Amino acid sequence: MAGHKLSEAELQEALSSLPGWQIKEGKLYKEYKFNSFPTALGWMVTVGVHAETMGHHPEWLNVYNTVRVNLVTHDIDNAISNLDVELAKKMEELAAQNWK
Ligand SMILES: C[C@H](O)[C@H](O)[C@H]1CNC2=NC(N)=NC(=O)C2=N1
Repeated sequence: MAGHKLSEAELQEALSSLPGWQIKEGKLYKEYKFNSFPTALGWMVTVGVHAETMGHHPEWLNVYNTVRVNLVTHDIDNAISNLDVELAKKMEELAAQNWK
């Protein structure tokens, strides 16, 4: 499922409900800081299981307790899609639940 490219208005609306997220180099970006490496890794595993069920996967970099996330949709020419927003919302929900 490719999702659809968001209009500028849709993107701004999505950003208003995603605290700490921004557009950086054309990607939906956030830096998460967790309490510890195991906490960061646990969140990544849970997010990863969800990403796999969505068929939509993050670009991310983990260094100790920091995870930098970049979301973009490769299937539609690296545009930001509704699927990137859906995944970002899931990341927020999971970070708020257990690991902050
Ligand atoms: C066939 C498979 O579902 C696609 O290649 C999916 C996999 N995961 C993906 N993840 C992301 N971020 N963008 C995609 O376009 C994408 N495509």
